[in-house]
Amino acid sequence: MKEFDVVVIGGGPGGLAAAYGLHAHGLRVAVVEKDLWGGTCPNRGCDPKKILMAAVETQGHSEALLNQGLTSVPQIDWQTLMAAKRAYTKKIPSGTKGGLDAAGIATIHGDASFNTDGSLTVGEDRLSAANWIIATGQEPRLPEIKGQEWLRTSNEFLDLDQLPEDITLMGAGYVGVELAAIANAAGSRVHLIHHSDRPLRAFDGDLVNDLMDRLRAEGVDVQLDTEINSVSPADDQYSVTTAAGASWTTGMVFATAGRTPVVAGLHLDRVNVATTRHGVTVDGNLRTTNNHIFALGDVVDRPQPKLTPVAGFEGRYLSDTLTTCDSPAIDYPVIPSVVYGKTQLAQIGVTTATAAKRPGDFRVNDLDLTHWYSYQRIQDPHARIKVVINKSTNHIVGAAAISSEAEQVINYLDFVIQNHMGPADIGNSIMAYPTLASDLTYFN
Ligand SMILES: Cc1cc2nc3c(=O)[nH]c(=O)nc-3n(C[C@H](O)[C@H](O)[C@H](O)COP(=O)(O)OP(=O)(O)OC[C@H]3O[C@@H](n4cnc5c(N)ncnc54)[C@H](O)[C@@H]3O)c2cc1C
Ligand SMILES: NC(=O)c1ccc[n+]([C@@H]2O[C@H](COP(=O)([O-])OP(=O)(O)OC[C@H]3O[C@@H](n4cnc5c(N)ncnc54)[C@H](O)[C@@H]3O)[C@@H](O)[C@H]2O)c1
Repeated sequence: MKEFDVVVIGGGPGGLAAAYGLHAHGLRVAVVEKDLWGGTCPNRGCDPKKILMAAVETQGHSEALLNQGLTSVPQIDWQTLMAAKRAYTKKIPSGTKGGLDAAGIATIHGDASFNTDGSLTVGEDRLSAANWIIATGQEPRLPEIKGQEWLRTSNEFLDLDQLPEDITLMGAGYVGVELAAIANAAGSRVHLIHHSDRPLRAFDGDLVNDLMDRLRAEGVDVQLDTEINSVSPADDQYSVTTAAGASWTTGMVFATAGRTPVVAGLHLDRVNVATTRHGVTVDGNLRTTNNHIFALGDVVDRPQPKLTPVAGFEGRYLSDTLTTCDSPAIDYPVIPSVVYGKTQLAQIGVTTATAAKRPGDFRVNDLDLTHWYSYQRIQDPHARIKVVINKSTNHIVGAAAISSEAEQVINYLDFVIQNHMGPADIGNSIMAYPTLASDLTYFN
């Protein structure tokens, strides 16, 4: 039996943040990882996706300036782009493990599962610990349709040797929309199929409609209210059929219909840890229904978006909580969300839906930014922001934005909202001009 103060199950961004924090407090820490050290984000999530997206964004900016001095639009060479991605991702697992080794944090590779006596088995190893952290993340969900076995996932998309000429994405959530943007820019004919009329439900409905219009204008075949009910091989391609009887032939079909918490092999029932279909049940201290077992990151059932910075925040919170006697419940700061692409959709803080329900408390400034200097300069085809303002303080408390620069604007507003900055504070700052930051003065 190997003994530790804390064992972290899952070597992704959340588990690693907890492990490093606990180790810094002098605890004996082990991390167990069954697959790639570093987890989803750097190996098959945010980071590789954003490497591919760099080419997409550059192409989008060039297209916009085609009539303003540029003479051609760069084309994407998939193999070279993929090689650049792989040059980055191939170093992640060894680099991550090397960092843990160098710090003196124990690393154990294998599939972890709990025993009825509260210990953990990983291959030949048996571990005991005073406290445990479940940080096992999520994995792609394969919808139960006829031909489910032919469905591929974002894991495979982000490592494709060749991009098919025609692809179908089943589900227009974060992953579906972003993969559509990448494949479309790289020259594939993309069918983005969503089963309801309201993709990206957490975002402002008008701006989601704007985004769907932009994707269509960029050449994506967006089909809403469309249920795929079967996929079957047809020569070296696939035939896709919808519930309404439509069908088409496509090179590959990707399930982008959501992700499910990874809990199956852990045998949480043996240690009385409750779960729902959304993940591990926790209280305000991220404690599960077992006093000595905590959970963080994507595997947790909680309302916050499943994002890397959120997992990292929870890891740091738990490293503090497990090393102090009396810890307050976790208190999340405002959390920005961005759907990336040539056109980016972003959101933070109080939503426009909440503002609409509470007109006495909030007002919304719906600003068409397309003709503002910052966007005219780059010929952005569509730039709009809805700013939510607290009526009593006149402070910005939320925003939803769409443009090729929305990721930057939303992060500026993150500072404004998190630091309770009012119009006077913004007006008193001198920002470099002309930049996106200097636009902040005009949002109230
Ligand atoms: C395509 C894609 C793009 C994304 N883009 C973004 C983005 O742009 N920005 C953003 O903020 N977020 C993004 N995300 C989400 C982000 O990747 C996750 O929020 C983040 O990785 C969660 O971290 P985590 O530590 O909770 O879980 P993970 O990173 O999933 O790590 C969990 C680890 O646990 C391991 N594990 C599971 N079960 C066991 C077991 N029984 N024993 C041992 N180990 C186990 C897994 O192998 C995995 O390595 C993206 C996700 C995807 C899929
Ligand atoms: N840019 C980012 O920050 C980023 C990028 C990718 C993923 N992520 C994170 O990963 C999480 C998972 O992303 P995701 O896109 O896999 O899930 P998601 O829940 O965002 O979207 C999946 C969508 O598929 C739809 N769907 C479900 N079943 C379907 C079916 N049978 N046919 C068609 N559509 C169907 C759902 O209604 C949903 O809208 C996100 O919630 C996000 O937190 C973040």
